[in-house]
Amino acid sequence: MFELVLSAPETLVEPVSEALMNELEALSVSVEDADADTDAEKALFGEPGMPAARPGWNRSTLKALFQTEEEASQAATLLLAQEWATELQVQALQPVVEQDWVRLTQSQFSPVEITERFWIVPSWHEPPAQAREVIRLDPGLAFGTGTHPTTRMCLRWIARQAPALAAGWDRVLDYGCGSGILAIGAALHGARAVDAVDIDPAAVESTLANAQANGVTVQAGLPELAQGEYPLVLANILATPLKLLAPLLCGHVRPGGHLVLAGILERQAEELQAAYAPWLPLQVLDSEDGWILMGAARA
Ligand SMILES: C[S@@+](CC[C@H](N)C(=O)[O-])C[C@H]1O[C@@H](n2cnc3c(N)ncnc32)[C@H](O)[C@@H]1O
Repeated sequence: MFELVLSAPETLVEPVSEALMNELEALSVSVEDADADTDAEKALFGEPGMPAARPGWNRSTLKALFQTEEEASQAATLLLAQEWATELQVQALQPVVEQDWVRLTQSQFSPVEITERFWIVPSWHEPPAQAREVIRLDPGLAFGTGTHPTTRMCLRWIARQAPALAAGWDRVLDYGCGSGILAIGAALHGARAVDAVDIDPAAVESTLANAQANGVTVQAGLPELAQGEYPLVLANILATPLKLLAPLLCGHVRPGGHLVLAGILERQAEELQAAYAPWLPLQVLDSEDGWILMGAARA
């Protein structure tokens, strides 16, 4: 394969990426900060699952992969001939060094420590010696590998509630289950019946497969699966959907039960408290890397 490396100002990132993918038969296009690893490097991100606020940096490096050198070179010639692309520069046209992609991907996912004894471990790793509760999970299409602070905070909270889960919090609802990691975590810590729901059918499938691989029983389905009241309702989504879901999620919390919410940035605490105030008094329970865990118990 051949790689065409281009340098583009912010205004050209979107049209050039689209031309590469849609008309010039690039196999993939990646965009990086041309100032990466210098003092001028700038973070550029939106909330998980949401588009970034801007399509590119002041100056971006675009790397497009092509099957052959001829395709890569033709793409460069055609792009440079466009009158709207005068500020585009070709930096390189080079063969791509063969890599062991499986090994490279695997090396990026190591076991994740939730507590000293509770770990998330990819299938190609041995669990650490001190691990007592282990979720075996490989990166897949659905969100939730344990590497995101919001997931880790939920799992830490679940681990702390293990005695209550085993003693009587017999039903748990994981709303927005993704890979099913929270549902599996609750089941491993003693919850007897766990319902996991998501609007994404791929997440439902992934949850069922991951639960089976971990030897726990989880009922997974679309949101209609959630019925009645639960002693524990977990939802790691994002602030905006969490605000819309407030009456529904609170309606699933049994008297004396707990609601735990994640996917919320520190600066969003007050808007979440206001949105849930008619039903439950949310408090901040934990925080990590700018994200907070919020929760409340129903009287
Ligand atoms: C941030 S992921 C969390 C996954 C996992 N529970 C975790 O803690 O890592 C959020 C999940 O919520 C799902 N979701 C988003 N909006 C939803 C909604 N209105 N109802 C149910 N699920 C929703 C998404 O499809 C996604 O799988």
